[in-house]
Amino acid sequence: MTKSSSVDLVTQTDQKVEQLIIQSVKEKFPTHRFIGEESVAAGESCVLTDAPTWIIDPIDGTTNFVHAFPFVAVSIGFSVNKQVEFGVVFSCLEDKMFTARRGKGAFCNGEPLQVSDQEDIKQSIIATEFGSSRDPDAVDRIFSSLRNVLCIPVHGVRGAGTAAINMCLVASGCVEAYYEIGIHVWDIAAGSLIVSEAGGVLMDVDGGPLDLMSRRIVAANSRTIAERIVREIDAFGPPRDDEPLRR
Ligand SMILES: Nc1ncnc2c1ncn2[C@@H]1O[C@H](CO)[C@@H](O)[C@H]1OP(=O)(O)O
Ligand SMILES: [Mg+2]
Ligand SMILES: [Mg+2]
Repeated sequence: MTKSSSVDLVTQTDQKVEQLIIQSVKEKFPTHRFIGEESVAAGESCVLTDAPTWIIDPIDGTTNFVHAFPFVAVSIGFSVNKQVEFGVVFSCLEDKMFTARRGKGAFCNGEPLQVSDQEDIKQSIIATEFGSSRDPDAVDRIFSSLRNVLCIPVHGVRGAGTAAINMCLVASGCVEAYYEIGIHVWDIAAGSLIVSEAGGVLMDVDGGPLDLMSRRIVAANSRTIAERIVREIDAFGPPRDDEPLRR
């Protein structure tokens, strides 16, 4: 089925996985709160409070899932006082379990992760996505930023089709940075901690501090690379995740 547009897809699997996760966590932690992509689509609120909150993307990469393009993840972040305490991204087809706990490092299948030490943007690969808007003006702005980044020049631009896996690629040192405008809190909550615990940095596309609800992110191996990318991005702002009238 489609949600906000003809390219914003959802399957029964998204809904079943989200229900499975929420039900099983609720049994153990009945007072905890949840922000789940498909629950929000069904009308639940999307406000991050200080309460213990599980932030869930049951399938990150639904478009990939529908087309059998083999990069799909389950992303679960857990926040207290609006700070992510742990994050888990399971890259299902790679069978890789990415985990991070604040102050305790990031791991893939139990092996420690470290971001790339490359600080020369011209020797870097940058990950991004085209997003889910097909409005020609919005696409023009995304392409203008992409053109600027590509022509720095960088070694390459890639995108796995899932924000969570793109962030795990930063944490693993496979790409130097990932940036995107239009993502949601459930796409990045877990990945943001995995990147920072692997030694990376996070910021808003305007160079300010990361705001999980702002729908904009730069995740990089270093401040140098992140700030270099910020200079090239046309930083427009879609409606925030916690904007009550966004749907
Ligand atoms: N048509 C589309 N193309 C790419 N990403 C899309 C998309 N529709 C929704 N997205 C979401 O945007 C994020 C960043 O590109 C993806 O991780 C994906 O999360 P989703 O699969 O959980 O919806
Ligand atoms: Mg997603
Ligand atoms: Mg999803």
